[in-house]
Amino acid sequence: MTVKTLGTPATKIHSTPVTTPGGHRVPEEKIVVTVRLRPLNKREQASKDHVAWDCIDDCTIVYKPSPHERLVQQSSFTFDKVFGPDSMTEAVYEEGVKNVALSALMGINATIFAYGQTSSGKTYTMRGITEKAVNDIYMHIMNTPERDFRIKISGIEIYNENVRDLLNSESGRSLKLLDDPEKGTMVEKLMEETVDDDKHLRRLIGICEAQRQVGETALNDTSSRSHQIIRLTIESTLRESSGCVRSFVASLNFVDLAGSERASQTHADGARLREGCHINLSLMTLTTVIRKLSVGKRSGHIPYRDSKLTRILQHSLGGNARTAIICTLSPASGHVEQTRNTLYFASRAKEVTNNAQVNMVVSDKQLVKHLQKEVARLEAELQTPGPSDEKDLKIQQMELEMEELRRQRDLAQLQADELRRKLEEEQQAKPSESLTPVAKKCLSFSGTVSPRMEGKELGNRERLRNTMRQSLRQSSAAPPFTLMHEIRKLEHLQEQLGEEANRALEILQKEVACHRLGNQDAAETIANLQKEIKEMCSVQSAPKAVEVGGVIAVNKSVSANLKEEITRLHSQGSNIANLEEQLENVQKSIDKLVMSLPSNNCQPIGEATPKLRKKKLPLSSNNGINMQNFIKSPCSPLSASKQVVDSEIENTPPQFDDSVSCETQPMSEKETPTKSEDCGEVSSKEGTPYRRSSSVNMRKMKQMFQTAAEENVRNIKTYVTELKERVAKLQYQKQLLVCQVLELEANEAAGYNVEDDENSSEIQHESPASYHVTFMDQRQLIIELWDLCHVSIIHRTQFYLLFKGDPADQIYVEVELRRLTWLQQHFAELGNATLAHTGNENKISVSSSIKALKREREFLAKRLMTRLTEEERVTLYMKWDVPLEGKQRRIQFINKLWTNPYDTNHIEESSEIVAKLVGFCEGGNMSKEMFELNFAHPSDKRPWFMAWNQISDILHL
Ligand SMILES: Nc1ncnc2c1ncn2[C@@H]1O[C@H](COP(=O)(O)OP(=O)(O)OP(=O)(O)O)[C@@H](O)[C@H]1O
Repeated sequence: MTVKTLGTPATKIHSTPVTTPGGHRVPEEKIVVTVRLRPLNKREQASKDHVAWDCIDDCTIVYKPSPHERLVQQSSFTFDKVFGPDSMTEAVYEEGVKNVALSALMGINATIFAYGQTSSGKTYTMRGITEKAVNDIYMHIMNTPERDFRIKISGIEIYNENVRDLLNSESGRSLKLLDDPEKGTMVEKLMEETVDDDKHLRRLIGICEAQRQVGETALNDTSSRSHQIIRLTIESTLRESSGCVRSFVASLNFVDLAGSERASQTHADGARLREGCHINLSLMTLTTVIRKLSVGKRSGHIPYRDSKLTRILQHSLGGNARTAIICTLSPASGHVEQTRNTLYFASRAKEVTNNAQVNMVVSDKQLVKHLQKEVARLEAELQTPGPSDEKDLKIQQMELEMEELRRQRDLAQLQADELRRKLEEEQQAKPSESLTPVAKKCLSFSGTVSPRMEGKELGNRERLRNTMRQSLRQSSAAPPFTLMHEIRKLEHLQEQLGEEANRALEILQKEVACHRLGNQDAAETIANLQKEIKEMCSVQSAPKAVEVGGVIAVNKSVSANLKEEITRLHSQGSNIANLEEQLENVQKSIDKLVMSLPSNNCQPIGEATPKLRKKKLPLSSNNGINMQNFIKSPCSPLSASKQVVDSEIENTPPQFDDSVSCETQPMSEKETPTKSEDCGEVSSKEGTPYRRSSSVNMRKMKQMFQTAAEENVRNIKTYVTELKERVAKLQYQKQLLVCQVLELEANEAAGYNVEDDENSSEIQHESPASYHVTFMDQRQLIIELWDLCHVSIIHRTQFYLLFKGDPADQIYVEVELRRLTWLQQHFAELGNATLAHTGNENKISVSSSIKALKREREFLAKRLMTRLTEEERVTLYMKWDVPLEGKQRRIQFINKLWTNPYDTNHIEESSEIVAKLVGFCEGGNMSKEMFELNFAHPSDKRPWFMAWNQISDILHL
């Protein structure tokens, strides 16, 4: 028996490509998902439940609606395999999971999950499968005499988020999870027993199962209340080693999960209720992880770390393992909702891709040998006289050619300068004379051409040179004014030549650099390998197993990601600032407009926008928002209003001539106005489609101005609302990113492996039906976390009433969940200690949150008097079991609100009451935007909001 810290198998990574024993790389593959529908049990038969599901073929299960039921949700589901009520566990094993399970014998990690609601048959199925896998493993061992096998077993139980050792239950203590940058998550001090034979293995598995916590619930008398993981570690070595790596190691996990139903459905209370909450957290995280993985690379950060279950099984979920999930179902019509949820989970799971690898075991000695060989090979490659000399020779030649080209270019430059100088001198002395012999000589072009430059580039140069010679011949006979022209031409040619030479130089330089780099690379590789060998040699312990293969994410890339995120957040921040500025600008324009309207019009508009009137900032129209869109067309009353604004600015009140009318009734084509600004002064010219009314109706005109002005104010208000929505959306995106950055930082600080997060801000969009399930789960978790974190009940009410599962609100729900998860983790870590940050005076603690919540309840208790009638109060007291005679009945009543996160009716009624007391009404004074602004307003002093602002401060956002 050995006691050892156990995580994934041995994990020292070596970069040797990982292949199967047959020499093939293990390809990426999807999780194998099968479904097993059990028969109706006695309890279901007794309650006259009927079978609501039908396995129509080997891969499809369909819902059978009752005669008058209208189908609104998905009713048909397809999987790798579907097993009906008559199927034996044997078939489930053979056709569903055998291949995956036996991969462990070849060095590939494997995990088999059973997922489903309580009493659906998880344990029943998993027991049979484990038994059959053990048979096959020992059968394989018997049939493979050329290999030595060593099997070890360990068992853990995750119960209420505590990890227990099922083989060492006496200690009774909860085991810690450790994070190893190379090995991943490990269970500290977990007992691992080496197995003698199959009987011994079966006995140990029996011990694990007996130790598992079982409890009684309303649905299943022996319901397993915990998650159980039985892990076999299988190592095998070829007996006759030929010096190469011949050993493999892999783990095989049998995971029997706790029931996936919601705690409330089992009428849970007391201890069972607490269990439900934790089971929910683990399963909720498992669901989230599967959901995120199912959308592939766009999924962003995967929250493995949010629960013990997903931490321990991280490799089996999208990582280095082959995975099979058996989803067990009850056929009963009474469990349709749960069955459907299980099927949704299964549908997502089948989209998850794993990247299993063969884990080869090499001893230090073997590894050193292997690396030494590699070094020798590289050194030999460098020192081989033939190719190496050739390279040097090539480099030398190229350098010579480069030198020659430089010389020619400089010479040409000199000649041109000389020529220009002589020409200028001669022109000054004898302007009419032709080119002197000196000049002729200067213009003659000479230079040796490197033998290597006989290709295309030299051909070009030769052509250039000929052109120059020709030019020279022509120029010697030409009159002076053409000479200058010729010289310019020559200069141009020289320039061209220079460019050509430079280009050729560049090419050569690159080539030389490449060759040099090649040598450097080889040297570096050798140096690295030598370093590695040194490290290996310095390990003095007895030869130990080293796993080759697996995936490690580099934490440096996380830092880089973080920096990028933070930069992005900053730019996001500036976008928000821009929009806010625009908002204020528009505000100012509204103010101006309102002021510009005739006094009888101003009042209502001014009253309609009291909030907007408070802020005054300059007008702008950047960022794609064009205020012109809100200004009416030429001759419109708004043009007139605009004119009024202008004239008002200049202190010149607008004059309306009672005798002038500018009608807006439909005009004929001829009557289309062409003059844009001044309706009052339009003149009716021949050919110009203006008309002047002989009797102008001032009242009509005023009416027209008023209508158009009001319309424009309406437009602007819509525009302001849109802008505010955009600001709110950006704020939420920013918050979401902040959460992600926090997670990344936390991970980085702990030295965790974090997967590539390039699309972290992306929110996944699911089908509405599928999202609804996700939403319900997420909201339930949010409600539980509100309770744990003592979040304001007004905030809870707002959120609860505003977000009802619309897929468009996904981002708000995600943000809330992430933030709460973060807060809960920090509260848990700090206990009652203060969350403070250097230089920040705001302090958040569990106790301050509790105090704030208490104050809020006192405030609401006072409101009971003013917002509810005596009759309403009495009805509520009676309904909520508050003694009518008691002195403190108001606070007693308020203290009962929002106290049971697991009772949907309680939550519903609590939120209705709080909304009434605070004065919220849906579609009225409560909007998502308002929620968002309250949520993150820097001046909000409530601990919950302060915590959020403080998180932003910490990140300097
Ligand atoms: N395919 C099946 N055929 C016959 N009986 C079954 C089948 N599946 C389950 N059962 C029976 O149903 C009952 C509940 O099964 P089981 O304990 O495996 O459920 P479970 O999903 O593990 O529940 P829990 O989550 O509460 O532990 C058991 O009595 C079991 O024998």
